Amino acid sequence: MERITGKYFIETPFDVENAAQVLAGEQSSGTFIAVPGETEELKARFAARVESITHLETVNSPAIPGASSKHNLYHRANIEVSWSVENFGYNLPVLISTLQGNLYELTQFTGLKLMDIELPESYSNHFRGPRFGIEGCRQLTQVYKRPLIGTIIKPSIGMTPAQTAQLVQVLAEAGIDFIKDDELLSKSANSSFNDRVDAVMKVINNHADKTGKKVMYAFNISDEIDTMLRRYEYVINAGGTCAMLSLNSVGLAGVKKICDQRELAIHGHRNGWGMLNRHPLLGIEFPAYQKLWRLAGVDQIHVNGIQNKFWESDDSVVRSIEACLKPLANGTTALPVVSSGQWGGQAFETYRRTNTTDLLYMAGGGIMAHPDGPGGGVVALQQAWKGAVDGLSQDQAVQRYSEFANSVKKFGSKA
Ligand SMILES: O=C(O)[C@H](O)COP(=O)(O)O
Ligand SMILES: [Mg+2]
Repeated sequence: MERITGKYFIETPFDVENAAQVLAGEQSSGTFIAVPGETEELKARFAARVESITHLETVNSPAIPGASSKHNLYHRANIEVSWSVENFGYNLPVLISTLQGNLYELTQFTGLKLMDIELPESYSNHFRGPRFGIEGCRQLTQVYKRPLIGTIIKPSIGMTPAQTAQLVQVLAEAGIDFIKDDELLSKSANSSFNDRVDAVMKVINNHADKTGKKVMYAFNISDEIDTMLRRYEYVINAGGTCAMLSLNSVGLAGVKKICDQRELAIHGHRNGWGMLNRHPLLGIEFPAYQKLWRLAGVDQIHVNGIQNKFWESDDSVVRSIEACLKPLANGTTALPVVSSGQWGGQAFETYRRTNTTDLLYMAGGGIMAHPDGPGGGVVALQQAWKGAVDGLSQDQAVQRYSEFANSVKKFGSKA
């Protein structure tokens, strides 16, 4: 029978083998005490198995609260635990409750992080994954051999549909590929969802009629299921190609329901990520996280950005990009969304570190606050990426491109 393996980085004041066995027991057929029904036969079929333990360093203080050690010794290890697919079938919420559930509560652990998940082939074949992924998003936008250049409407909240549409007009004329609502806006007091879709799509459709280029706009449909489905239909009827979901807020079942409609590309925003990942010994790492959302069908997923405005290291961002580009067993990939304090200057390092153009590269402030206006900001991003892919250094790109030179003057010192 196929098994799913969770790879964890743990810390415990107890014997590592015992702590790992407690985790496996609690998350399958066991509890704090032996119960009569837990027969050998039942265990053979449903008990989780500790597959491997790699001992790491011992430290003198716990990473997070838990049982305390008499001698101030906390042992770290990488462990692998597996479960039979028979335990949960193809049910993502129960899979998550198993791999990411009450094990985080166990007193045995003073640190526990889910680093990656190994899925059996049938699992990633059962879930169709993203309907569009990288290739599909390229087809919808007709952008090839370079990153999709995108922006977030800023101010994030407070603009009317007419003001938003006006900005979309400027951005479209400058040649932008992708625009999205910020995660802070779905429907506000002065921007009803339908009015915003009408105003924005009028501009986008007119621009497409004139130029043949259809800008992809990710309308933030995040809400309760029925409302999301209604909004999804509204975007389709208006000629839109994309909808955005705040993954952690909407939840896995909600996100999958929307992705299962398979008509719009789904832009997955991971806001709240810091809560899940920021502590080095608590939560989940992106290689595991993104697999779950890709099974649900998300086409584009945020990965932060090189030299971002948040706390995350460049190494971690590079790992996240690589994780999205690696096909699942069903062959699907997801488009990594590079966003957070980007303005174009990071294109050089992003390309050097990842050697890929399969990215949606987005700048909100980096486009809106450009000295030549948002249109100049779009051009500067295009120039930055052209320069990076052509092998120019940032200084050489400054010499060649005036809009990008203005970006460096404005944003360069903040990088
Ligand atoms: O939703 C996002 O991705 C952020 O709002 C990015 O905004 P910024 O480019 O201004 O940092
Ligand atoms: Mg935002």
